[in-house]
Amino acid sequence: MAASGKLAALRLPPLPTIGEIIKLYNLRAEKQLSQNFLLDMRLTDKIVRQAGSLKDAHVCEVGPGPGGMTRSILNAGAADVLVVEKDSRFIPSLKLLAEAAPGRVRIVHGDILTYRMDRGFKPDIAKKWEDEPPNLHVIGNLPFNVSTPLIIKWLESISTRSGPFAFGRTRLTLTFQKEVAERLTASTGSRQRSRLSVMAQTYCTVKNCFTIPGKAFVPKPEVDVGVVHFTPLAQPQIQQPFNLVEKLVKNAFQFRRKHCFRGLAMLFPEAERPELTQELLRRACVEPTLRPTELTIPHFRALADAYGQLCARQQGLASYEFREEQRLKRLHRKRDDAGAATTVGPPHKESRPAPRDEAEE
Ligand SMILES: C[S@@+](CC[C@H](N)C(=O)[O-])C[C@H]1O[C@@H](n2cnc3c(N)ncnc32)[C@H](O)[C@@H]1O
Repeated sequence: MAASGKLAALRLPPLPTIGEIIKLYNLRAEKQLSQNFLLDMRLTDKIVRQAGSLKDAHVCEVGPGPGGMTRSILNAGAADVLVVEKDSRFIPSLKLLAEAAPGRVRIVHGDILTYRMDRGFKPDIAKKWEDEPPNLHVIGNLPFNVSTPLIIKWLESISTRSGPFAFGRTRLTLTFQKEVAERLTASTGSRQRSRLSVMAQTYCTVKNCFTIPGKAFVPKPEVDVGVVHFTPLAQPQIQQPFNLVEKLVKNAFQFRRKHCFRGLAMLFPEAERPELTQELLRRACVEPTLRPTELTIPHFRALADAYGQLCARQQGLASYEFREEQRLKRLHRKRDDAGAATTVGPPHKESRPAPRDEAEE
């Protein structure tokens, strides 16, 4: 059979529309689960096209809901679609879809945040990490409160080649709130440059594919939505362990409008802060007066390497958390105040709350 004929043979038979399915199974969107459905097949087809060719592909679709995007994935020629859905109300409508595409849909009723995707597919689909990505794709239109922690978790999984990445450099096509999609792909110097930009671009090639206006969803969310495609890099931009990179980048963006040395200084205990911050910046050849948003990935690589060297030299530095130091100080001050209240003497100064950071995200 010619390739286009084979794809046509894989197209789904006529089915009730997703709107009809929602009515038929009484699938009202649950606000607590931030459910916003896509009913327009042209849009779900467009999202699915961003993943690349799905011919004979294995796909894990996260949060299929009533199955609109699942239909697009099947029509694009995927051979094996594993859907992971948390809300049991959608299982009957997904079963209907599985019957319409015999042997091509597997349904998991579960939470993608804990699901072991490494067990979801046969090991023989794996490719060597340095080779081309495997014919396995992760696609999903998830609630925003799930997609952001999930991408952080998956960036860590890329660094350990586990979960979806036990099969090689598995590509991801996911939706995010438009502003988060912009942060994920923001370049050095841009207003949206953030912790998320540096983390994502350290481990992946990231592409902000297109924006879907909120009004395309039912019910309409408050925000617009960005479709983002990730391909894990064969060689991460920074070679240090994920936890070290995450801690360094988080600290660097602690005070995003100040010079970068301010946030980086918080990597070190108060007693040695000025000397160690200076040494870090000197070793990494980074100008202390650059803003965090002006730091490039090579800057972060040099900083991570220098910080790794300092941690290897000085015991306890890797586990130092300035917030913990502040918490203990506040605790001691409170104890001192309580002690003073039972003794006669001048009143102690009110213990001050820790300075609030400029929130990044
Ligand atoms: C925004 S709706 C999108 C539904 C469908 N993909 C669409 O585009 O119309 C998100 C879906 O993800 C599901 N979901 C939410 N949290 C989840 C989780 N932790 N694991 C798996 N599915 C989840 C919801 O139940 C819902 O079906």
